[in-house]
Amino acid sequence: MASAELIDGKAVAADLRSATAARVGGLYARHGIRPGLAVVLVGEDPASQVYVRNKHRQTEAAGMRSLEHKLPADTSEAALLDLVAQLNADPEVDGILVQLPLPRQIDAQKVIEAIDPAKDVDGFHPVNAGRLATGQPALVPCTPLGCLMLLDRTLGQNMAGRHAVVIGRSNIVGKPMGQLLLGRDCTVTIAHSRTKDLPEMVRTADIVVAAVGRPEMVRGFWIKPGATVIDVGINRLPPATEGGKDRLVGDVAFDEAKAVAAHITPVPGGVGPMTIACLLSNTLQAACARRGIDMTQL
Ligand SMILES: Nc1nc(=O)c2c([nH]1)NC[C@@H]1CN(c3ccc(C(=O)N[C@@H](CCC(=O)O)C(=O)O)cc3)C=[N+]21
Repeated sequence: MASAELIDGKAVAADLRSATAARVGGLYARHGIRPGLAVVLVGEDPASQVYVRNKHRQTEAAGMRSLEHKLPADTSEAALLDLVAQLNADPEVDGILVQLPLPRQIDAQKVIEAIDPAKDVDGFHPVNAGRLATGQPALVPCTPLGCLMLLDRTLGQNMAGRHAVVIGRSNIVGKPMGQLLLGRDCTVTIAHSRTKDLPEMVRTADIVVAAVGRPEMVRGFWIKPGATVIDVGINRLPPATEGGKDRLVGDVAFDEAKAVAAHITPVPGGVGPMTIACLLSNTLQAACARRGIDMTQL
């Protein structure tokens, strides 16, 4: 049976991290500036803790400062907004990331809108979303930015005029992904839970980006032969055998889709590592933009 080429997100992420580290070195050598990333974690979700630890390690490995703020699960919205205001005002802080999801008592949208758009390295602030949508320079959400970099590497100039189907319409992935694909001159469809005949819709796609959060929902027979499949899902499933380890699966039935597609991202080792690498690159971008430094000249 035919078998898709794997898109090695882990390797592309390592390349991006070393390019970022080199520029961080240049920024320090020429301007004496070391970018700082503040990560705010509210509560003790174990999965979030692992993820925050990885970010911390990779931020320092790239030569940037990582400032962690761990707050108890019962933190009030007012207290979190106070911390955000403090980080906005702190000249040592170039990037602010408030880990989502937040506990119920906190309105996440309010917190996102309180972050200075110039320090919004998640790209979730409406100012950055609007800039992306209108084609102006913006801080772009890390996960869709990482997906775009993988597509650029895989398809090069062959994206114009292609039909891209994004499954999922979140502000974090689906909507910004649609904007980025439009920027590559794709014909873009954003599908979601109310889309009729989703399998048939996906069958028309040259590029599929799956970001629904349902394990292995996209089946092999949904995929057009020769398509490029980007799997954003990270779903933790119980062990296949008793006493085994948790399994990580995407939103795509990988083995089925691999037999039909031309290119596919694995989970783990696909989009996930790109998300963190893009966070570091966004932090460098924010540090440079705030000071009017051209990041490509570092
Ligand atoms: N404000 C905010 N911004 C985020 O970007 C954000 C967030 N909140 N909340 C949680 C999600 C989740 N997320 C991941 C990033 C990388 C991996 C990753 O590196 N995954 C690896 C390994 C995963 C593993 O082994 O557990 C992989 O897919 O290969 C996973 C998950 C960013 N998030």
